[in-house]
Amino acid sequence: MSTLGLTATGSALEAIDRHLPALLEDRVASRLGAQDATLWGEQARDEAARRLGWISPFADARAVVADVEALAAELRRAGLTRVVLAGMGGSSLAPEVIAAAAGVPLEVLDSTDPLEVADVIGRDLDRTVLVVSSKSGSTVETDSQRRIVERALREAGVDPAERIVVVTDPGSPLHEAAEAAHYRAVFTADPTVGGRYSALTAFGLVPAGLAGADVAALVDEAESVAGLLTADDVENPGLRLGAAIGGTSPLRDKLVISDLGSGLPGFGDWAEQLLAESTGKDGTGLLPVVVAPGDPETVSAAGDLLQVQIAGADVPEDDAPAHGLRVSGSLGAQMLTWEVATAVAGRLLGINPFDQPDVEAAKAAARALLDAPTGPAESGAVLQGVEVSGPAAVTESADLRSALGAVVGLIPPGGYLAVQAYLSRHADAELAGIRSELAELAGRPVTFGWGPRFLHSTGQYHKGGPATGVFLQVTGAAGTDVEVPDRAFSLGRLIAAQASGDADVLRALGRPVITVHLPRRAAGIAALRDAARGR
Ligand SMILES: O=P(O)(O)OC[C@H]1O[C@](O)(CO)[C@@H](O)[C@@H]1O
Repeated sequence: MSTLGLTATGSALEAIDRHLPALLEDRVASRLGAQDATLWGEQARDEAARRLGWISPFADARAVVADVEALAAELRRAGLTRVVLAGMGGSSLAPEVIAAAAGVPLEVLDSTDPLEVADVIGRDLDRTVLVVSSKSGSTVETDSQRRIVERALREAGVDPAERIVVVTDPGSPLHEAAEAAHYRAVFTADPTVGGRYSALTAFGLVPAGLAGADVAALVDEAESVAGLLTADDVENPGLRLGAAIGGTSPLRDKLVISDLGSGLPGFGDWAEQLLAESTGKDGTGLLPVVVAPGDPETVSAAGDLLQVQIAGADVPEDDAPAHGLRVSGSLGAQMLTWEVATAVAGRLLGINPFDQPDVEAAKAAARALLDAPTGPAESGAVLQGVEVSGPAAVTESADLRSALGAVVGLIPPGGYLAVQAYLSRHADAELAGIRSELAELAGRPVTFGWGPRFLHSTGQYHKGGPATGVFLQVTGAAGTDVEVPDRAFSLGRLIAAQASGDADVLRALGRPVITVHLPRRAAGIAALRDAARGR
């Protein structure tokens, strides 16, 4: 039996008290359990009718678990002990946290950075299995990664078909390609479950299970709370959590997510996609700000922040935040609870929690730039070896420190800064430390995302949510490039087009974008961090 703990304080508790009676009266939980597509209004009805399978994934999940366990044993016997997952957003974030929580190694490849991809294909191919996960089967990052790893395996003298496992929706282009190439195994998933709600389907279970996680236990954990989550019950944690995050008044729309020893590394990144891509649209939404305990946002008294602590079972009650939530429980139980809560919050916010209308705009802009590349649009400055372009207030600064000061000066009241780093989240990991340093400098929340990974997560909110963001893009020279087999572009061109394409869409929506290019990555990252710290 899995337990789930939820403590609410201040505005979060008020929101629960205010909204719970109507949620119970309207039988929201039992209607969700019955997959009632009318819960989000007429404009969401058609999409919701095709997107509610996640509330009851258990029968399918058990069948997948059995197949995954058999395949995992077979691969282990063959000495194939390195599992690499190619996938973006909902096709990678859940298995990443499931594997990390279980302490088993899963290498997630969710980048188009040439350095990061070159590193993955540069080692251990003799014992590598590649899981290619994509619901649509047409995501350009995943398709490119598959082509590149497949070629690398072939060049290493290995039959790629033996080493590739596919997870996709039935009939997708990837499904067809997998069958034509006779890949080792194909898992098809329920198409009535959207990407970010797919943790308890083959998308979460196959990669993590092949890496060695006990995915049967994960499904048990989720199933143990499913009855309560679909009950019109005052204790229903999905209703309570949904009311707390989506129903504060005035809306505390920045969810400051910190981890207090939950033992679920990466849970914040998974929840970030679920919340941001589900709610960030029609000029509203919830912005997850994933931080570490003690970071500036966790001690801020700003009225638009709600603290969300993902806690281990034994964290003392007495230091609960003034306005916020503390959630504890097993991974499976939390995943299903947060999915329900997101759907409930979507109802309270008046949006369709199952579409992602603004993601396509950035994809289209990147495609157009790949077809017809253009030069840099804005003139810039070179400050301490770093190339800066954007509004004059920034580029006319005397040095990097004052440029960063000018960047945070652009944040409107109630706004935020988003750092978007089109670099390697492994080799360039040092840059992530700038998040809290800029939050200190700005006195406002700062999000940090690796591109193109974040495009499938907070990317929706940044374009579809309230127009209060300022965007700091960081790109870097790679010194190497990787051709994509049978495609007219290399990874270097793809990642550049993704960065420029998203910047163009943000600018067209009136959002300020500052681009910082690092001709030498390590030196540039050090210069930026020194500037953020005022050194
Ligand atoms: O599984 P797919 O189809 O490759 O999509 C990956 C991700 O891209 C998005 O469709 C759009 O960002 C996400 O919702 C999804 O999780």
